[in-house]
Amino acid sequence: MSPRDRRRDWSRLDESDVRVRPGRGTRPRTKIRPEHADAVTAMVVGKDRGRWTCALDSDPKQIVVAMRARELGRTPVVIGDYVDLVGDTSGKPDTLARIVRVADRTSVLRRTADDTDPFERVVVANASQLLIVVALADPPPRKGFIDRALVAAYAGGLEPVLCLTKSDLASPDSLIDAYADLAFPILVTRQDEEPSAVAEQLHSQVTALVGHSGVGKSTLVNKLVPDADRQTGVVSAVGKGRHTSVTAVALPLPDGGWVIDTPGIRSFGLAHISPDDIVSAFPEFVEAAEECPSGCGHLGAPEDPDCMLDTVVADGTATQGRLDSLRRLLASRAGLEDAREQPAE
Ligand SMILES: Nc1nc2c(ncn2[C@@H]2O[C@H](COP(=O)(O)OP(=O)(O)OP(=O)(O)O)[C@@H](O)[C@H]2O)c(=O)[nH]1
Ligand SMILES: [Zn+2]
Repeated sequence: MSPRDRRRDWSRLDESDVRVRPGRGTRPRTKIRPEHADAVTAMVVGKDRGRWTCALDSDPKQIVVAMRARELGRTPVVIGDYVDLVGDTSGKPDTLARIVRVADRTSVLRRTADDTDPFERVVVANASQLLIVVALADPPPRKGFIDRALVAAYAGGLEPVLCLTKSDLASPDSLIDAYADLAFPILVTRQDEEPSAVAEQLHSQVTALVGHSGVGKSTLVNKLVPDADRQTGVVSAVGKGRHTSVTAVALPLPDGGWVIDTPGIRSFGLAHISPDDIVSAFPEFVEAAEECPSGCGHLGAPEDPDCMLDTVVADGTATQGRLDSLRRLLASRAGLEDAREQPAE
């Protein structure tokens, strides 16, 4: 765990049904009951209409299908959650285990509420990385999408990785320059080459993957997980049938780790994120931010003329480019009200 993670209080991220409007309450955490001392731990890798597909000990070869135990109440169970299972955990056909507990989450990726759903939802729990897949052309890259994905990653506790696809069609140079100051990995791929740098980056990690339709996600995933289609089939077959394309699914990487595709995420749940949530992902600015006037948005003049973040650049601890990048992300969050009126990203 990085020092940044230790400093932050992830427990508050545990609640999935946060209302978009203020006035939220916290639900008590589910406690394990003594009679479940024999429970086994598993990772949720699929979810389909009341059935959760779970991998015992995160082992893709030990798949068990489970339902929620009544005692879970309304605690949400999402892809990537670590759960305790009781009952029949043999994984044999037509058996069903029960989920009795959901472990605290180390990270969360949320999608924005849509018309049919008044809540922001956690769609992926415990992913260590967010792979933001963007085509260099066809469709053209949009920085707005990248920036909002970055905010969602930093605020949710995931390390961002940018994957620029279709490099046979356009140069990655200007995008690489635009994000250089943020210092996260940027990987460049093209269909006619093996994505070995991506495979290396994802090895042994749990990585959530986001990107617009048509950017080449399936092309990439099929190379990383050679039997991805079959795996998706397995996950749906052990559910109640038809695979629903709106839910996330975790696919096991051949040499360890998981990649979680998120077709349901059209835009990110940023409504609950504060400026300080974003700043906390930039360690060199955290101390100065504490000196800011209360309610500072850290955008600098004219919005926040007394913001202290500029002092970090003035004393040479950070570069102007780094502050500019941080402020661009803060601005993309601040523009949220307008962004939400736009058609889904
Ligand atoms: N030129 C070029 N085309 C690519 C590359 N990667 C994928 N494509 C093409 O782009 C189109 C979309 O690729 P997909 O992998 O289906 O994209 P996707 O992001 O999974 O899209 P959805 O399935 O709609 O979510 C296909 O016609 C691919 O053949 C690439 O590196 N270069
Ligand atoms: Zn400030």
